[in-house]
Amino acid sequence: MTPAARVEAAVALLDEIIEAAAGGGAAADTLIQRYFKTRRYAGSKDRRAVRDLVYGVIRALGERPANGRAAMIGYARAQAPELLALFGTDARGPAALVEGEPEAAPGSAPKWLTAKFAAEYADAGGLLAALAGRAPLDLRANRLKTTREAVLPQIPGAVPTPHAPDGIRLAESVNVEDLPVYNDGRVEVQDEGSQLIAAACRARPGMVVIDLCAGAGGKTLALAADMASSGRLVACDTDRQRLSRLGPRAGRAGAVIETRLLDGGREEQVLADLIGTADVVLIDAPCSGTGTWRRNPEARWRLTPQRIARLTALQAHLIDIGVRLLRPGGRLVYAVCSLLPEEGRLQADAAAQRHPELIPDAGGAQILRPDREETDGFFIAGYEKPC
Ligand SMILES: C[S@@+](CC[C@H](N)C(=O)[O-])C[C@H]1O[C@@H](n2cnc3c(N)ncnc32)[C@H](O)[C@@H]1O
Repeated sequence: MTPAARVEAAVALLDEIIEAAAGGGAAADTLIQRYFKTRRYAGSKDRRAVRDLVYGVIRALGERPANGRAAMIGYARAQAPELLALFGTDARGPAALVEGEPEAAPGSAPKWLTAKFAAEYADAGGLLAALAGRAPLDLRANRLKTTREAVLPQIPGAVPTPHAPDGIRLAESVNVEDLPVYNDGRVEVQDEGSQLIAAACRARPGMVVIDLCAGAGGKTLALAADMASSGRLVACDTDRQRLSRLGPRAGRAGAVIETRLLDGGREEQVLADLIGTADVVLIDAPCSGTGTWRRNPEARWRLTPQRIARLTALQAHLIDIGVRLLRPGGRLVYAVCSLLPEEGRLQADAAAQRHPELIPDAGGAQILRPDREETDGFFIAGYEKPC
């Protein structure tokens, strides 16, 4: 593909991504994969160049643009003026620029969201800039099979992550799927922040541990390692497909995990026998994902105030279930990969009002930030239920 044809391909993809963001369609990654499946003429270098360009444009623009062309022109004007010279030069490239045509404005997030961040964080600018950046790829050494010290020398250029004891940060050039230590389950892909959430649960061998929103089990596997395969670990979710991915992952990791498929709104029907029994309940709640914009930058264009309201109601409902699952003396951890106060600080305040018996961790809730801890953005609150 010529450089101009790559720009035109990126414009076409941005059109699809913008439409999907407005209408609840597929994620950018899925759309990019589908696009190239039907365009076999694009080689691996073309695919990589177009993909990098598409993500560069998405990261640079805060508001959802009107269309792909306006997005590309706005991005090029702000960050890559050499691209403007390619307009109107090639039949397969973008048409020539027309004076006064629409262009998207650069920014880190939609205005209504930047206002929320500015009201909550004194240094919101740096935080939002970090959220618009790129995330490193982190691994967790699976203590059921190995140690970080043992696997580190087997991964070229990898270094320990600064905070989590089993965390490993990959060099950018390394493809994790090529690593034998990945393929035999000695390491799992997991952001350091997610590892810290699992660590905050303080799961230990012999305990009854419930992961109430386990998804495909990323944190469940970290909990299994802390439990050294002793005790009872129950992974729950309402999403059958996600939960079904946990079995094969657990097998590869050497972990023993029970799964329970929940019915949204009637979760306790399937959990009745576990009420009052758990030493640890993790609620890794569904959330807006504002802390993961580095990985899914187009998520900034999808979020609405209505979606946040629906999520905060669900989070409160799940906290209430989690409290009922605890035995006296048990520990509850509530976490979201969001930095919005309504899903973090204010949600925790409301939980304390509804459950005054809960004792919050002495240090208070933790907030992890990409510009400080170099993790995704997370809110993590831990509580003990008195005996
Ligand atoms: C943040 S994700 C969990 C990610 C997972 N813990 C991990 O480490 O990969 C939130 C999960 O909550 C699930 N969920 C949504 N509603 C739920 C409900 N009512 N009860 C339990 N899980 C629910 C979603 O299907 C989703 O998998």
